[in-house]
Amino acid sequence: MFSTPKAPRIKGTMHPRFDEILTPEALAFLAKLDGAHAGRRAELLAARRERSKRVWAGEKVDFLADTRSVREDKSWKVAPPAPGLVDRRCEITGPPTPKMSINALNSGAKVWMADFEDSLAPSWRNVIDGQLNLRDAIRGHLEFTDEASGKEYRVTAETPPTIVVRPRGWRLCEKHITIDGRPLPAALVDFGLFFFHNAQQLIDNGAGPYFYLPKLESHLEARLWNDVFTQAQALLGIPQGTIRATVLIETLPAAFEMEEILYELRDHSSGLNAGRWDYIFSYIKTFAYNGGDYVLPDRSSITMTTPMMRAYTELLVSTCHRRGAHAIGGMAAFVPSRADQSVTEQALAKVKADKEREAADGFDGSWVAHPGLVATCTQAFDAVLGDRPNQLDKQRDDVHVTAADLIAAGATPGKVTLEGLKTNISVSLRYLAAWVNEQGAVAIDNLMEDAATVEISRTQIWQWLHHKVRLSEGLVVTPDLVNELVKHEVDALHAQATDERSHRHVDEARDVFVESAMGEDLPAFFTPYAYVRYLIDRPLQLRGPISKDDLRMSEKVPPREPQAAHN
Ligand SMILES: CC(=O)SCCNC(=O)CCNC(=O)[C@H](O)C(C)(C)COP(=O)(O)OP(=O)(O)OC[C@H]1O[C@@H](n2cnc3c(N)ncnc32)[C@H](O)[C@@H]1OP(=O)(O)O
Ligand SMILES: O=CC(=O)O
Ligand SMILES: [Mg+2]
Repeated sequence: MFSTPKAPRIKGTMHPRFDEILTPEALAFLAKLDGAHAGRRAELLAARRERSKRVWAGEKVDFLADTRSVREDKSWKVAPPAPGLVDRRCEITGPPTPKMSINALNSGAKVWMADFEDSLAPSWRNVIDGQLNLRDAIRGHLEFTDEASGKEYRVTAETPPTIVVRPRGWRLCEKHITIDGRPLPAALVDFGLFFFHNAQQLIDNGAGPYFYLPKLESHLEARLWNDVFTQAQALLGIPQGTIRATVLIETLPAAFEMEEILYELRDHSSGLNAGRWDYIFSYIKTFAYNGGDYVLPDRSSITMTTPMMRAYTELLVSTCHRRGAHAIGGMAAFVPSRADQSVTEQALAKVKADKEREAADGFDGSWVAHPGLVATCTQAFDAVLGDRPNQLDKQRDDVHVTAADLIAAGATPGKVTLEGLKTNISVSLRYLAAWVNEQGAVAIDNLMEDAATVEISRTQIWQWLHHKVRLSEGLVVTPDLVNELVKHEVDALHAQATDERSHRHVDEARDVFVESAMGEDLPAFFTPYAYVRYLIDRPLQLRGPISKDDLRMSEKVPPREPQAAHN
C-alpha cells in the first residue's frame, strides 16, 4: 500500500492570479515529488558537506575509481537532440519577468534560458510570477505595458526561441510551501510547477519540457534529477524521455564527473554547459581552507584562458561530443549600454572574441546576457557551423586533461591586489543591495552581475582573510582592513540612497556580506542566509537571531518514501 502524501500548505501571500499556479492538483503533484525525493536530496547535501571537509583536510580531488567503467565504456551515447534543441548556437538568459521574457522571446536567439537561479532573487512574488509569465508565454498570452513609458510589449517573433527553464539548485528551500512545517526543496517547486502546468502544452507546441540543471556536485545528484523526471513523466502520462536537461558544469567536483553525469541522465540529457562563474566560486570554495598554491589572484585575472579554466572547458567539449551531447558555452559579463557607445563597442568586441574562441574549441552554441549581443554570438557560431546546426561531429580526441590540469594549483597568473579586494567588496555590496530588493541581475560598471558574482567575491575575501594573504601592495588582508573598506563603501552607498527603503537595503547588504565573507567558518552559499533573513514574506520573516535549523539547506530530513515514486 502506498501512503498518500499530505497536501502542502501555502504560507506566502496569495497575490492576484497565484491561484492559477497553486492549484490543488499542482500542489498534490509537488507533494508526490517531495515525498519521493526530498529525503535523498537531504542525504546528498550532507554528502556535499562531508566531501568538502575531506578535501579541506587534505584529500585529493580526483576522478572516481568506482565509475571507471562508465568512463571507459565507449558504447553509450545520450539521446539524440530533441525538437527545438538541435541548433543552439545562441542562447539568451534572464529572469522570467514580463518585459524581459517578451524581449528574450523576440531577441532572435535560438534558446531562451528562463532563470530561477543566479539571476532571480527568489522572493515568493518573483518565483510565482515567473511561473505565471512562463505559463502565459507558452500559451501565447504574455503581454505587458510599461507603466512609466507606456510602451506595450508582446511576442512578435515568427520563431521564438525554445524555452529552457533553470530551476533553483538543490541547496535552497521554498519556505512558502510546507508539508508538516517542513519547506519543500525549491528545485522541486520550480521544476514541478513548470512541468505540471506546461509539459503537455509545450509538446503540443512542437517542443517539450526542457531544463537547465544548476550547481550539481556529483553524478548522484544527476541520478536524483533523473528519478524526478521519470516520476514526473509517469505521473502525467508524458512519454519517458520527453524531458531534456542540460547540466551546468559549474562546480569543481562536477568537472570530475562529467561522463557520469551524462550517463545518469542519458535518456533525458541535452548536454552540458560551462557555467564559468560558479565554477570559479566552487574552485575557491573547494580549496578555501587549503591556502598556499590554491589561493587565486584577483577575480579579474581569472579568465577563460587561464590553465584551470582552459582544462575544464576543453574536457567539457571533448566529453560531450564523445557522447553525442551538446556542449554549450558560458557567459561573458560585458553588456552594451544605451548611454555610452564606446561601452557598447567594447562589449561587442569582448563578446565576439569570447564566442569565437568557444566556437573554434568545438562548443555548439553559447550564452548571452542581453538582446544586443545575440547577433554577435550568432555570427561567431555561423562562421564555424555554416549550414550545420551544431558541431557534434567534431571530436576532440586531441584533448587529454588530467586531475592535475583541472586543479592547476599555483598556475593562475596574477596578483592579489588592494584594487581587487576593493572591487570584490564594492560589487558585492551593490549587488546585494539590489538582491534584497528582489532584483537578481544588475548591470554594475557596465558588467552584468548576478548571484555568482557575490559567491566568487565573498568566498575569495574569506579565503584571503583566513590565510592572511599579503596584497601586492604589502598590506595583509585582515578583518580591520576589510571592515574599513566595507565602511567606506557602505557610507558611499548611503550617500546615494534616496529613501528609507534604500538605506535599509544598504544595511541589509552589509549584513549579508559580513555574514558570508567574514565569519569564522565559510558558509557554503550566501543565498540560504540572505533568503531566510530578507526575502521571504514578512509574516514568516525572522528578525531575531537565526538558528542553525533555519539555515540548514536540507531542513528537517523527511521520511523516505521511495515506494510512492510513481503513485
Ligand atoms: C552566471 C550566470 O548565471 S549568467 C546567467 C544569469 N544571468 C542573467 O541571465 C542576466 C541577464 N541579463 C540581465 O538581467 C540584464 O541584461 C541586466 C540586468 C544585466 C541589464 O539590464 P538593463 O539594465 O535593463 O539593460 P538595458 O537597459 O541595456 O536593456 C535594454 C533592453 O534590453 C532588455 N534586456 C536586457 N537584458 C535582457 C535579457 N537578458 N533578456 C531579455 N531582455 C533583456 C531590457 O529589458 C531593455 O528592454 P527595453 O528596451 O524594452 O526597455
Ligand atoms: O550559471 C552560470 C555560471 O557561470 O555560474
Ligand atoms: Mg551559475
